[in-house]
Amino acid sequence: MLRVEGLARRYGEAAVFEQVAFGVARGEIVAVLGESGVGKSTLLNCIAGLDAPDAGRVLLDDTDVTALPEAAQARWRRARLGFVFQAFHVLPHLSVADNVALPLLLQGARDDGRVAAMLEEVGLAGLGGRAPRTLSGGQLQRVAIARALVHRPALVLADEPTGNLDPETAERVMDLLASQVRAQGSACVLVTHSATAAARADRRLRLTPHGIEPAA
Ligand SMILES: Nc1ncnc2c1ncn2[C@@H]1O[C@H](COP(=O)(O)OP(=O)(O)OP(=O)(O)O)[C@@H](O)[C@H]1O
Repeated sequence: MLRVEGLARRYGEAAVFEQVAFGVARGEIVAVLGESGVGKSTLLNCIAGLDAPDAGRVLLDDTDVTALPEAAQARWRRARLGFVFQAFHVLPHLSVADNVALPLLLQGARDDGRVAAMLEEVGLAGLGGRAPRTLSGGQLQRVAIARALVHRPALVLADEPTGNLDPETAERVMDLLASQVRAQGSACVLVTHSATAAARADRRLRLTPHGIEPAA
């Protein structure tokens, strides 16, 4: 499971947040809500080790990720983490299948069968050879979800995954993300402004400058 303990991030004298502590069990989805600029993306980046917190620890299954040297942290990220972004970040020069295969290739563990199975899971069977520019926004986000989950990560971080989608597509994509995360037993932190997306989470937390608290 994921445990975040006493996390704080400052820029100069200004604290973005402090005393952020929460846990996420395997197979659980926790939504993090909060006003624009309160530090939700910064929090995800700190959990991922892409940004360095000023205080606190991030533990995943008892590994203190914050204490790992940079190279080990990068290896941990590649092996244990899946990230879904608002803007999809699907690489335009790679085919759909090669995009999904990336986390496996980065670990030297190419597995075409696994990629095909994942594409089928997200409803994109047969589209592996297509170029990303020939896909709709909803399809692109499904590619991104397949890529985030193909290596069965212990932790999935999703930053506004439905932010660029129309409401109907957003609901379908969120349902897909939730069912995949639960089926794989990953812990998932979902940052969102969308009440519909947050409703799909098991728990909702609100980030404030003073910490994090349960939200309705
Ligand atoms: N490199 C930086 N230097 C100084 N301040 C920064 C830097 N990066 C982010 N910030 C500030 O940190 C705060 C948190 O930003 P962040 O993007 O994490 O908020 P957010 O809650 O994700 O916002 P939104 O909901 O609008 O995406 C903001 O006030 C932002 O201006």
